[in-house]
Amino acid sequence: MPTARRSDHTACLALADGTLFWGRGFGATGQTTAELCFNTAMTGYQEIMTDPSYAGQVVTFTFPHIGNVGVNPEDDEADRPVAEGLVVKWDPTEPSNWRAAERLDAWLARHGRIGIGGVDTRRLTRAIRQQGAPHVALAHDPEGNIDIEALVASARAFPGLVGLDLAREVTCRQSYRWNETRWAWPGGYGRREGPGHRVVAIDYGAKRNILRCLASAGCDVIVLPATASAEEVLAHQPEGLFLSNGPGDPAATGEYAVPMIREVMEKTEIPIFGICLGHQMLALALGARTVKMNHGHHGANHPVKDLETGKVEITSMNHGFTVDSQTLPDGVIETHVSLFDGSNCGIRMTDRPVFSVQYHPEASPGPQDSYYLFERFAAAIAARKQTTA
Ligand SMILES: NC(=O)CC[C@H](N)C(=O)O
Repeated sequence: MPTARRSDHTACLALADGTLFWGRGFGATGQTTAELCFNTAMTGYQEIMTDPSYAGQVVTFTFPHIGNVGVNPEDDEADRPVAEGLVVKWDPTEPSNWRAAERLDAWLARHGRIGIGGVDTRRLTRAIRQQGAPHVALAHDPEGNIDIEALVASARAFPGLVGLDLAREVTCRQSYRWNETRWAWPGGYGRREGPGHRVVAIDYGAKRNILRCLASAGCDVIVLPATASAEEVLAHQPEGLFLSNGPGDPAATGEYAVPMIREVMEKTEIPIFGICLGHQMLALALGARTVKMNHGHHGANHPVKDLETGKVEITSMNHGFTVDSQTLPDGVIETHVSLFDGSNCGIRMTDRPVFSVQYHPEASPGPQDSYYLFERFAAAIAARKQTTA
């Protein structure tokens, strides 16, 4: 059932099934195709838009007031918005926040990202829940000249995220040392003094706050591009290996990541920690499978149960694929599950300090309940250093 077009409508979101959502365009003009997801976080639109895991996706915000605090240079998770576009209920207003350096719409325009406002995001979110994350095309033309048939055809032509390796596109081009001294959160978890644990972090589209959290927990972090080989990883003589979050299909990314992880595990017994895409690739390397979810998890208040302590953490989430816990091999146990749908949220090896989680302990945006995982990784490195000293 298409929504009617009004005279002030300058943008249109077309779903591949032909459903149209008209609204007012803001940000860049032009057209983009993507998979559509919804995010339920009530804060942190800038962190969400700049999270490289959103490559290939347009984000619908269920929270209506998006843009009201503007954007600033400190809250970027990457050097630009990476999500393809955004869909919001209310048009962005003049920012009202002392940290704002720019309006959301101006920032989006500068980075070629399209926004559409005035959309019934509740109805859209229901459609996403019912039919699964749809393929969409989003167009913005200030004159309102939008060829609807062509737009729907573009949405239909979008190949989808299954089988798509996007980490290769968003990763860093060269290795570098993380030397920012900022805290992971205002007022908390400061960077430690003294020589840190030597950690190699593979950048599949890493959020900056993950690297800050690793540094805050006492790690000296060298970041390597996604396609780094085991040889390149081991050349840094790492005391720990970190596998980052990232966009796209883990099975496609696994083509180069899985052989690297397996070889590192054959040659050393250093602690390994993975987050989100890194979690999925660790699971693949250990012999499990990943599957596409209906509409994924994207928000900042997802309850997760730690099966070993019985504790519940409220977590930040952003994933459209999941590890099939039925396929975990012997020697690998499920450590965390989602209390929304029982899907896998964490694994660990029983005989090695190798573990990973599906959610985002670095928050940004979201609650900080799960920061302990960074401390756990650092403690595992310290313990191994003592026994091998
Ligand atoms: N945040 C992430 O690392 C996302 C992982 C993967 N691209 C997914 O959608 O499941």
